[in-house]
Amino acid sequence: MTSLEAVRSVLFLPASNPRAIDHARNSAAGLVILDLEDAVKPDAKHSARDVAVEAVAGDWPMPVAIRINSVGSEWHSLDIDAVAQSKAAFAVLPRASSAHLAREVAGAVSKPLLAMIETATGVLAAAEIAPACAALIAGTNDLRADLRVPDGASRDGISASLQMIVLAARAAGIAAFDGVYNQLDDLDGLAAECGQGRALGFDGKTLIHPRQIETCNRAFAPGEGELERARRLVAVYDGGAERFEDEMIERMHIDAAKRLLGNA
Ligand SMILES: CC(C)(COP(=O)(O)OP(=O)(O)OC[C@H]1O[C@@H](n2cnc3c(N)ncnc32)[C@H](O)[C@@H]1OP(=O)(O)O)[C@@H](O)C(=O)NCCC(=O)NCCSC(=O)C[C@H](O)C(=O)O
Ligand SMILES: [Mg+2]
Repeated sequence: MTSLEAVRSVLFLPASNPRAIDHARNSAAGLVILDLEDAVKPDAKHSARDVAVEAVAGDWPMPVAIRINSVGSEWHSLDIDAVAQSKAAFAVLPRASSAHLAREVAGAVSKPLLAMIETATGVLAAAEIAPACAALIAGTNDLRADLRVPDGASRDGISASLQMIVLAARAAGIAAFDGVYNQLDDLDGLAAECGQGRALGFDGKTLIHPRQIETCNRAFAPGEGELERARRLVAVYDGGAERFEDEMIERMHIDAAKRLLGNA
């Protein structure tokens, strides 16, 4: 399976936009998601599906996924068939609501699944959904709507859900990606939200514009100071509890330092 270990930026784009597909291919995104769901107008759903299947057959420097339309929509089963035949590395399931559904879709597309947790039901089922998946993605726009957290409000109202998503992903040993940041021109705000996502434990963030990639990659990468400290830690550790400079360290700190250095 394609590894998601070191993916920090996940770029969404409408599969109906061929110019965006070219931009994504030439970008520094760690993973690209060609969307057939909310970014595509109903009258473009069939053509977007064809474009997505053709696009994933080409050469890409990063893994590419296709997001299908949700269960119950009129496009869902045609999307499943198309993705199953395609060269996409992953399928993305929006509005994942149960482990049964995630297993069924993963089996039908014969690909590793990235499940979007974006409803109250999905959050409460995340721990059961995660073992059927390669990663969980927070769908924060839908989640806000479902929880009735106003768009302009802080993330306080969805922070418990974000933590549940990280918890479920960690318990299953899979990756977790934070939701999108809608303010296209506010890179400082994006950097702050990436920092918050990283502090919550997310591996990276989903994005909606190529302009957001560099900020995201930088924010989720360990800083030089962090790497230096990790190298020193690994070099001096001798087992048990020890003093390291002005703090106590134990085995789990070394494991975290090694993981940081491995992903850097
Ligand atoms: C949000 C946008 C509709 C803004 O579009 P626009 O104003 O046209 O952008 P620009 O003029 O700045 O575009 C400049 C060029 O960049 C290309 N571009 C734009 N966005 C992307 C992209 N995401 N990937 C690749 N390339 C992109 C444009 O094509 C322009 O190129 P050119 O034509 O050569 O000049 C638009 O940015 C957009 O569509 N973004 C992605 C929207 C999307 O995929 N949404 C679905 C995922 S978000 C979501 O739903 C998450 C979850 O489900 C939830 O509930 O939270
Ligand atoms: Mg959504």
